[in-house]
Amino acid sequence: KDKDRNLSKLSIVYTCIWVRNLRLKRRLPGPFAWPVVGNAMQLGQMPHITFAKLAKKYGNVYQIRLGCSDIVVLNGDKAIRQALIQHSTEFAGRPNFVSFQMISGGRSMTFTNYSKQWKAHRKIAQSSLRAFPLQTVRPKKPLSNMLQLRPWTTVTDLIGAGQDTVSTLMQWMLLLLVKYPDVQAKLHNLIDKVVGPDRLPSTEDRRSLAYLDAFIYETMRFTSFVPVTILTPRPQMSLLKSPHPQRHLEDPHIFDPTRFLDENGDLDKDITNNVMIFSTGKRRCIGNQIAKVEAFLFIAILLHQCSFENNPSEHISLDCSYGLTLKPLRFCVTAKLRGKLLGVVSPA
Ligand code: HEM
Repeated sequence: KDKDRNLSKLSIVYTCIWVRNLRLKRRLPGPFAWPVVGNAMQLGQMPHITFAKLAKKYGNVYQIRLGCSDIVVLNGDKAIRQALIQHSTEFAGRPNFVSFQMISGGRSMTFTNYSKQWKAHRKIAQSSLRAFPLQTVRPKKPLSNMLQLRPWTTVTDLIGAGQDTVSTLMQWMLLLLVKYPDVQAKLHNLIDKVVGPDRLPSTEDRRSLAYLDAFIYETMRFTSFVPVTILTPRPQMSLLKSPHPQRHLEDPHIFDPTRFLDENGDLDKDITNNVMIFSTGKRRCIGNQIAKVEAFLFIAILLHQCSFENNPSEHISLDCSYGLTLKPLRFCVTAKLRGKLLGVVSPA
């Protein structure tokens, strides 16, 4: 009973994830919360930056209040993994927001709380994705088949969760290609060598194009464009420890895809596993494999066909607009055809 009296309905942000009904014996440290609004006014335009600053003052686990919800904020790899993996069930919930209940008539898998129904729904969604072997993924995904096979809300979940995220990743990759022309030149040389001029890149080339996958991982790490919503924090940039001797790779603010390669030029799985942009624990992204294949194919084909340049009169800014994902500010690129234009063959 005493325990129950101490129950506060807590939502949790791990600089990203929200969990309800956490049973805390005592109040965690945190900033003073004003009546009615709580700490909402302090969060500013970039809450993830504010969360990181507050962590310096209150530690990696602290408490804030938004409206009438108490929220626990977890920062950093250790606290996040400890919660999401070691206490995976407790940290698999979603807050009881009215807005969440309105999505897909309250039947959305992504926004429903941990329950038998969510488990069943997630299984269906996973099997929907597994029904399309990754090798068959082409830019034109066969979603029409999925529509016939699976309940509607599952499709809405998959499209909703997969569309904005992958398109944001594409925007950042294009921006970084023009910001770092040496990286783009290296990718062009590699693709020309591995693929040649007469066909488009395919998933079978992936093994020989490890530097391209490293570029994708580096874009995800460097931008950490899913900062607070229901997942991983931007400060993860500092979490990657490179085993490479070069000093500059230890600086998280330097963009260098080679930090993800081992001494043989292959992807180093120990390092790629540290990129937590797809979250971890029971609510981790179920589209992570398909997202990486999509990103690989899109960017490989674009680079095979075109070179990208920025407008010389425009400064290439890494600033971003804040939403469910962090997006680059509006920018222009010029795409020039590099050789003959090849068509994409859609799957049978
Ligand atoms: C680069 C692209 C992507 C990123 C960065 C990303 C990231 C995330 C994150 C951070 C979460 C939240 C996990 C949590 O709450 O703990 C999530 C959930 C989810 N993602 Fe993704 N995602 C991406 C692409 C995709 C794609 C392509 C699909 C589907 C085809 C997808 C389907 C889902 C679904 C269904 C969930 C909800 C899982 C649940 O609540 O159990 N995602 N994703």
